[in-house]
Amino acid sequence: MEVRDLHRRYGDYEAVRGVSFTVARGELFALLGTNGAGKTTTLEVLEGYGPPSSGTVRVFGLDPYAQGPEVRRRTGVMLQEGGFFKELTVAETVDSWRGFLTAPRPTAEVLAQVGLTERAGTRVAQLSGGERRRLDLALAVLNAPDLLFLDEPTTGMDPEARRTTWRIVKELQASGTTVLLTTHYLEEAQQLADRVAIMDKGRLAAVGTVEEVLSGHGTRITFPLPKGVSEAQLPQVTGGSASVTDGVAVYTAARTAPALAALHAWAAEWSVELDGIEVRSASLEDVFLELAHDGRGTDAAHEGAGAR
Ligand SMILES: Nc1ncnc2c1ncn2[C@@H]1O[C@H](COP(=O)(O)OP(=O)(O)OP(=O)(O)O)[C@@H](O)[C@H]1O
Repeated sequence: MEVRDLHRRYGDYEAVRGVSFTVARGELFALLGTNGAGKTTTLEVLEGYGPPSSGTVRVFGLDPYAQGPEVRRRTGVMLQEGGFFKELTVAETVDSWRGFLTAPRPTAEVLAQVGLTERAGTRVAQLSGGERRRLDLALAVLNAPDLLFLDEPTTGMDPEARRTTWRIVKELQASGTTVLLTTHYLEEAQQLADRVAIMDKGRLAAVGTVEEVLSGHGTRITFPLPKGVSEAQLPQVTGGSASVTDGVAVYTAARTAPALAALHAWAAEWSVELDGIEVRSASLEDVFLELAHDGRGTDAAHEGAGAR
């Protein structure tokens, strides 16, 4: 899958503003972003539902808009909102969907894959939200797609249902399916994705493996602000910055050891304890919040370059 300088306008509003990335066969690629960042719009162009306003998009080397039927035969799509007939059972829903496909897989096989075998005779109206999302997934994989689009597949799921879905997605990928996923859950991207892209206001702010995206974002050192110490009295550390959130001092430091040494020297001088101090690498969430908050989306973000 190849996206080059994709722009997509709705009237005067440009929802996607020059996005480029590639997804290799068998890869799981996650598109992250704030609400309205342009993830669904990008997916829709890749799925062939609309043409780019400018730029090019190729899926299996084909133009998904001009060559829609050919692309769709090999593609599965799980939309944000699946529309079901609530009075049909799970198995009837899958059976009726099979009628639209040229080479559908057996209903029982697909229901087993998404963990809905026990619910085959249950009416859709009686399913939980998480089970309905898994029925969406069953329909998306019914044609044994080479490429699967998952638009926020676990939204509304409890943690256990989310983990079940992650396992299913991992199994699909292990069987050779390429997956393009959008998600608001950074943990989901961290768990599943080979590479991630962070989208902000129609642009890519960062693209790469999770490690690449995190690189250069330093270490986080946190400790509860000691009693009697104000934010203004916290020390500066070389190559780092400090802030206080909810009574917790948060340092972002390029180099960990000198930052810790400076903090310990300061604590000794002020005769305070750094009780509860924690040191950890930047998480995808830290990077996401940084990028989203300072609106850093740029035209210059290139693949593999990580953030910044
Ligand atoms: N059919 C449309 N007509 C006009 N504007 C649209 C249309 N679809 C989307 N938009 C606008 O384009 C922008 C990008 O929307 P899009 O749905 O692609 O974002 P998203 O990243 O998927 O957001 P979310 O995470 O909330 O689903 C939004 O500002 C949205 O209001």
